[in-house]
Amino acid sequence: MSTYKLIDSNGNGDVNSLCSNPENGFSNLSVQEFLIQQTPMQATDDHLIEFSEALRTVAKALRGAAEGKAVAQAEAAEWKRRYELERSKNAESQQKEVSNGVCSDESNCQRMEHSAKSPRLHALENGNAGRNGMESICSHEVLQDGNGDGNKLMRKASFKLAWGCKGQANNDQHKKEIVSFERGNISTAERSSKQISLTWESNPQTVLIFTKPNSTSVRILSVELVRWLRMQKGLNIYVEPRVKAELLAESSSFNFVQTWEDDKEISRLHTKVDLLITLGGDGTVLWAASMFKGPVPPIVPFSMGSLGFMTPFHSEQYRECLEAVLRGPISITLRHRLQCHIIRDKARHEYETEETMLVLNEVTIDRGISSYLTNLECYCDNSFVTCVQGDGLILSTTSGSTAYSLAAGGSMVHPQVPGILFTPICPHSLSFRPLILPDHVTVRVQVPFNSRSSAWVSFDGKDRKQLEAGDALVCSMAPWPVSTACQVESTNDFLRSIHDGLHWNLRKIQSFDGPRET
Ligand SMILES: NC(=O)c1ccc[n+]([C@@H]2O[C@H](COP(=O)([O-])OP(=O)(O)OC[C@H]3O[C@@H](n4cnc5c(N)ncnc54)[C@H](O)[C@@H]3O)[C@@H](O)[C@H]2O)c1
Ligand SMILES: Nc1ncnc2c1ncn2[C@@H]1O[C@H](COP(=O)(O)OP(=O)(O)OP(=O)(O)O)[C@@H](O)[C@H]1O
Repeated sequence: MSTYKLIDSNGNGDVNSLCSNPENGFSNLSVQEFLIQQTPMQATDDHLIEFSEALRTVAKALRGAAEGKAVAQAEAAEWKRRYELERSKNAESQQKEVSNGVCSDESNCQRMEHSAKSPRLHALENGNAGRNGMESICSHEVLQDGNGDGNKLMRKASFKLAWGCKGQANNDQHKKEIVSFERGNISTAERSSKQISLTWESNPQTVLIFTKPNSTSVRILSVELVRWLRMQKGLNIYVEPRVKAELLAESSSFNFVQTWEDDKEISRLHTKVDLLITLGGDGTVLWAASMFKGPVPPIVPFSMGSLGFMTPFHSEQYRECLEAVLRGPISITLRHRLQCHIIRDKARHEYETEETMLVLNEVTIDRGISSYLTNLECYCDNSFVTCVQGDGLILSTTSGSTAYSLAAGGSMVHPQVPGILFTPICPHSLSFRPLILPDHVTVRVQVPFNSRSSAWVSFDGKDRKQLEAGDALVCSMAPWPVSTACQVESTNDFLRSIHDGLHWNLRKIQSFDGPRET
């Protein structure tokens, strides 16, 4: 067995570490002594020096790795702490929402009719659910007008949602469990995504209309629509301040139209409005949804743009369509949204994070005007996913799967499938395929401390914000989906939109004559 003595970088021998080799007779000599005594053996000297240098390099690398690990562990601990902070904050706010509004049985619902200040969709655990054999959730509330006059009571229309087609009863006995495991056999009793229909239980009274700006055809239609809804249907009408000004410029008789003045009033709109109507393209639906940072009333989207994935209704037929919607029941698509927080490295010790952003399509993290590759570290529930090196990353809802994510090579997914699409933008890698993650995960995208450049985040293509090194975006499924009315039903509308909007898989049919398999 060989023994060696190691020499430090100053040439000092470490007399304690000896290596022995009885065969060559060097057993009791330190390397230094050996070197002194054996100066003529130049080749051996060179070898030993080389060897000691190699060992020094290895030691340095090991020290570096240990330091890196310690930093990573400290960082992971810090992120865990922040996650927990975020999670408890979310749980707290959800708890507040629930205690403000959820009614678990009819008597509770009725009790809340006199107390609730903000509307919610309510799960009916029994009673109503058994009425027609369908799972249903309902909204039953009477809301106090928040104008501050304290006298006027505004009744918000009550409706119920049912799992089944167009309100038709499903004869199968309703089972609450999604997964049952009777006698150890696991089976799925319920599908998570089903066609949902909305049935009004009291008449809708208030609608809010959003219109695409700078469009003459939209302006003309909005004048006509507001008049019809007021004169023929007797509804209260809200519009954006810009639209109110446009209507008043048209005629002072539009002074019945209501609007809002500040963000506080916007935040209370969902407690007053039964139905949203959009006149425009998909961008107008995104705009309308973005106004609601919490629950969103059902949307009836009229197509007045060029594409219209989320706008199935033809504006020429607005009367027939709105008659049907106001009468109900209607099929709806329940579109999930993502909630996103930016966590700044500079503010890592602060409890408050920046405002939560809700997106209906996607949140994008890209390189902005930088010409460098983005370098984004991605984690899913604290497990490392990958490092994105390319132009950026799209975290998309399934509704957004036909928008930017599609353009970046992501799959098209039915909007009612719950999940988060993880789609890279121009990754500089041959093997980076898009992922679809389940709806319960939290995704964190972080700009590493040693990143060459910052990154940019945008929410449904808007509100760009810069992410500096050390900053992160945390994203999870929001508890407030957006329900959009269907022309036929969710799946039919989705397939129509990919056929008509994208000409999906359009190909000339092959002729029947020609070679055949024998
Ligand atoms: N390369 C791209 O395809 C690309 C680039 C940037 C943004 N976008 C998309 O534009 C959206 C913003 O829309 P906008 O109207 O405010 O901007 P916009 O006016 O630039 O329109 C973008 C286009 O995307 C379409 N679109 C929007 N949402 C869609 C959806 N869910 N399914 C299919 N098509 C959809 C719109 O109809 C429109 O034709 C972003 O959320 C993003 O998805 C796409
Ligand atoms: N009420 C609104 N206020 C401000 N901006 C709006 C409003 N409605 C829509 N927008 C913005 O106007 C832009 C265009 O809207 P939209 O996509 O609805 O129309 P479009 O571009 O004609 O439709 P398409 O893309 O299908 O042709 C979008 O960026 C959207 O965010």
